[in-house]
Amino acid sequence: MTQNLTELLRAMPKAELHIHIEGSLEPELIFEMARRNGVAIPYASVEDLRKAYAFTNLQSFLDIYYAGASVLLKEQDFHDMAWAYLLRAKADNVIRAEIFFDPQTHTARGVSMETVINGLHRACTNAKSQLGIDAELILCFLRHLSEEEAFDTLEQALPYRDKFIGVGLDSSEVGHPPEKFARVFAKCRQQGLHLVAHAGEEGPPAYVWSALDVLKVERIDHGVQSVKDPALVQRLAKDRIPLTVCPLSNLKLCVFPTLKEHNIRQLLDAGLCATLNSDDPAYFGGYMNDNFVQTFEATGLTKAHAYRLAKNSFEGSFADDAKKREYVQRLDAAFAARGG
Ligand SMILES: Nc1ncnc2[nH]cnc12
Ligand SMILES: [Zn+2]
Repeated sequence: MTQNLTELLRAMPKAELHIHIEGSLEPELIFEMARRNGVAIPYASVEDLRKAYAFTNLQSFLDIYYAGASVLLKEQDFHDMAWAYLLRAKADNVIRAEIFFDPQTHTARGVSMETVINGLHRACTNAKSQLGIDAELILCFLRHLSEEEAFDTLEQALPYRDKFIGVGLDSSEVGHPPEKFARVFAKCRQQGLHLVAHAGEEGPPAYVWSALDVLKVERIDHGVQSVKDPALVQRLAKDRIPLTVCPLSNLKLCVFPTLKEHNIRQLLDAGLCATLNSDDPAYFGGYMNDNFVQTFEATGLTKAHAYRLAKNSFEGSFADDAKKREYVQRLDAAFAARGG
């Protein structure tokens, strides 16, 4: 790949639409928080923990990811985790971040919803004033738990309704289809929350269909299995449903055997509103620009694809129209400054 394209990928403004904030917790910060909170972790050192990051599928990752989150106890911990991510995002020229958080991972350990949301939200507010990043929160329900538990979580979160913009659905996909959460998503819709769901990461195209038609989500997280169903690809194209694709995550969780075999080019060339994202950067070996550079290197994507991916990230965001126009102007300026 030319140095010019690498530099453009790094420098261009972009939005990140698929980042689990608990997945941005680096081993160093896990150890630091374990120490300051007196939480025992079953690893001798940062290197020892990092060595455990060898995954065979989604579940093998989730087991370690939930264990890592157990060091988060205080509002300051949630703030510090999000702030560390936002500093990395700034370095990658991310100008908007829509950040997932998994409150059930914390409330199940006795941490209050108030602690979780206030800590994360303070970091987002500071990101706007100090880093120039528009950062918003999306509350995710854990799909391996029941819909009743999701309702309970929503009830606990509604007093903080003004501090998150939407809800999502994550955790173990296969065996937990979107329709399991039909009623709670309907209630979130009534609340005016934006709706997204992980679907078609490991699960079948049927899960993408039901995320769209039963949950009525506005975006699909991952969605890479959609190519197995041409009618679904047509639907995603017709309605310009954004897919928040995470190539390094897919590689590390063995969704694709190599990055070269990833289907991002197929998705883009089919006219889909696909975007690139980091998912759980501390676990998958890369933040936004690592995902861009490594994916472009492996698959031979071009400058035109780079523009399209950044533009899709703004179009697919939940920013208002005036903001979206401003983001695209900044993108155009970055391209113009590097020869159009
Ligand atoms: N890639 C992923 N899929 C499902 N749930 C997740 N939680 C964190 N990362 C996830
Ligand atoms: Zn995810």
